[in-house]
Amino acid sequence: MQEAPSPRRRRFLREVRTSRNRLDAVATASVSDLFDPAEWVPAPGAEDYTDITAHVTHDGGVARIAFDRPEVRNAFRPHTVDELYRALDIARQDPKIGAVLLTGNGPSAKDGGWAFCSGGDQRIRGRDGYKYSEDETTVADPARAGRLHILEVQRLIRFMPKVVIAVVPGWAAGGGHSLHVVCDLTVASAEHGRFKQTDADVGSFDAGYGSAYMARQTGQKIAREVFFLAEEYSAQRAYEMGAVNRVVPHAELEREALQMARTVLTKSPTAIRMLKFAFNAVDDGLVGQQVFAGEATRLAYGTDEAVEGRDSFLEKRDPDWTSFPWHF
Ligand SMILES: CC(C)(COP(=O)(O)OP(=O)(O)OC[C@H]1O[C@@H](n2cnc3c(N)ncnc32)[C@H](O)[C@@H]1OP(=O)(O)O)[C@@H](O)C(=O)NCCC(=O)NCCSC(=O)CCC(=O)c1ccccc1C(=O)O
Repeated sequence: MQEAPSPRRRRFLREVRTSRNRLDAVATASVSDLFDPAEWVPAPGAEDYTDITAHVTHDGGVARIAFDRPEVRNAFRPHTVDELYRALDIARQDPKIGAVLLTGNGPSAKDGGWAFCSGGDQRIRGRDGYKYSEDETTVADPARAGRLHILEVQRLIRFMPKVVIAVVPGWAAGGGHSLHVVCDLTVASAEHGRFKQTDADVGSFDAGYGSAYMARQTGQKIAREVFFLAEEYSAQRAYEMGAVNRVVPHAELEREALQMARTVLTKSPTAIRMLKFAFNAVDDGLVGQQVFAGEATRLAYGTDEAVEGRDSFLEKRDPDWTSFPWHF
């Protein structure tokens, strides 16, 4: 069963429906108390999303993608993950975008609580993964029946050649905690940012980036404590652990995150891309090497030396490497 839209969502849809210009309404509708409508316009396809919101800055350089299920602490269901993947992939392929803010809208109309994301929606978890609702035709396509494809989103964040910043206005729990771990940077609300790795409480375990990569960030003892005890940590404590880059006043959170993203945009895109993949490579084995090497090859193709190699083949002659030194 498809769940009823939240009061905020109903208000948002009403604004969109009654507006003469649908895209303008999507742009100016306030999707979260921390959202500054003056900074953002809708991302391509944004009007179709139900579980997330997606925006880009006016200059097109930064994307803001947000979970939009505040009444369940921004838990994700398969449909949420589909939308999240699509929005991130659009950002990945947009040549103007250099940084992505990943956050959670809020607060909850029910109790005023804030969340980044509380992981998989436990109400629709089955024995083989998370279930689409009946009207999403799982019967017609049994391969889509039970999903754990948040891991595909993790890989997309990990391998997209852009800086992804987790903006944590409240709870980062379970699979939401793992998402913040896999993001390149994390900035958290001093008042409401809360971290709790609940996987083991609910019989789940992120045995990939969520745990092993967290241990890289914080050290083994702390990561094991976070997973084995599933206790609650403040933003300040997470900062002290080395899991968070900045703790800022709640009201400043998105402004600070956007400023960080804009600072990234002042850098060389190639340098940022190579750095991200270099940071990844040490933990990503042959896949990490492959991704880094692919970018190195792309750079090499731009040299006169590589052009000589290609041209010699096309001109059916031996290559002439004499003008290219053996650098040391
Ligand atoms: C996040 C909490 C600690 C917040 O606590 P609190 O502020 O007291 O709020 P609550 O009253 O508990 O919650 C308010 C409201 O939201 C509902 N809700 C919260 N979280 C969820 C959720 N995950 N699913 C469904 N509903 C949720 C809650 O029931 C309340 O509803 P009412 O109707 O008002 O009662 C706390 O809420 C909490 O602990 N939440 C659960 C966190 C959790 O255990 N998440 C799942 C972890 S497992 C997971 O995410 C797997 C994901 C995955 O796909 C995966 C699989 C394999 C490998 C890796 C992963 C991965 O982790 O990525």
